Amino acid sequence: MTHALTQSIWVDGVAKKYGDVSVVDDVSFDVRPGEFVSLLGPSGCGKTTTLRMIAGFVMPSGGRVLVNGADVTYAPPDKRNVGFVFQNYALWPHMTVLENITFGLKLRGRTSTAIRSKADEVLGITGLTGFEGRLPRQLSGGQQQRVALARALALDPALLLMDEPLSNLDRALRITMRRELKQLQSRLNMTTLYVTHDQEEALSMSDRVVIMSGGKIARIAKPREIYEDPRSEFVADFVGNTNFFDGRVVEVADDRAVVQCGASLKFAVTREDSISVGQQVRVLLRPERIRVKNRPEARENELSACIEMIEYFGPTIRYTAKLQSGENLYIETHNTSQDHVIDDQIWIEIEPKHFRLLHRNKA
Ligand SMILES: Nc1ncnc2c1ncn2[C@@H]1O[C@H](COP(=O)(O)OP(=O)(O)OP(=O)(O)O)[C@@H](O)[C@H]1O
Repeated sequence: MTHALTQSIWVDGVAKKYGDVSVVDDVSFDVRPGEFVSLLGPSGCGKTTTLRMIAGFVMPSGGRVLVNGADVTYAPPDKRNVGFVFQNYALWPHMTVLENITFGLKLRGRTSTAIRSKADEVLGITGLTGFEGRLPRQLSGGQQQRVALARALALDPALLLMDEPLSNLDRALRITMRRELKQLQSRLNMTTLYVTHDQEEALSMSDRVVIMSGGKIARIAKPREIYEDPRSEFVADFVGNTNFFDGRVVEVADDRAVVQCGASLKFAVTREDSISVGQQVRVLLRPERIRVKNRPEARENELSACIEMIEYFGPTIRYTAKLQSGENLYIETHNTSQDHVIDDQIWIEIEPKHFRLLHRNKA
């Protein structure tokens, strides 16, 4: 079945308006053969509407949808050869697992031998062999989600579209299913577009992530690029935690620049080409890039801070600290053996390469 699934999607300037309200605005991206792409964004940003326009459940107000080069913008859903897995599974409650999986094949008039053989194949792929006779209510959430996936795969779709397929599962099962889904997707080389508002899911499963905000695309990049170099305040804030400081560039040298972020707070940052003295910038700093130490070592970007809050997560600890200059700072550390308490005075150090700058006048 691999051959039929290695297809591509091209979404070209797609828009959706309800009355005067624009909910998706000039959205363009592609999903290449065999690629796993996530649409990630906060609630209401237009992810589901975009996915449904690709599936054919919602008609676009503008733009085009191409599947494997063919314009399917106005084609009905059953003519697009696209598999869809919904958040709530949408299984038929009165049908057994086997009936749920084979229903679409029967509608398409396949022979009973072909139906049984395809059912056996997808039951095997999704680990449901032996569950054929059960009704959906006799299955766990994870098993129901697998039936929904098996039902979509049974029709040999060109592409798989999934809308928050794991969000109804508890955290432990979500993580297991995330891995299973990803392994299956890689093994079958399925071209997949996956809607989620869960950044961990998007970062861990995707080849590329499309971040949406207010109906528009905020960024398209590989997970690591999105996290390491978010390029906008929205992306930095939505994906992971970030410390923000407003400042002005006061010095530019060969490989360094100095940003003044308050009367007594200065950071030496790795120089970017576009930077010049006097520029207003927003400085971004990921909390886990901050090194915590107990004593000063007279190093660059070394500051003293006072711990105001401690959150213990097991593998990591998050400190909320106040810098001597008055700014608050989030710090995350894997060094959970450090036994700090509230009001402890600590020293922190940040390597210049860990700062990211946004140009405030351009933002
Ligand atoms: N049929 C409709 N009529 C009017 N407005 C709609 C309709 N469907 C969706 N919307 C609006 O379009 C916007 C985008 O909705 P959409 O479901 O695409 O967002 P989403 O990013 O998938 O959100 P969530 O993560 O909450 O599902 C929302 O403001 C929603 O209220």
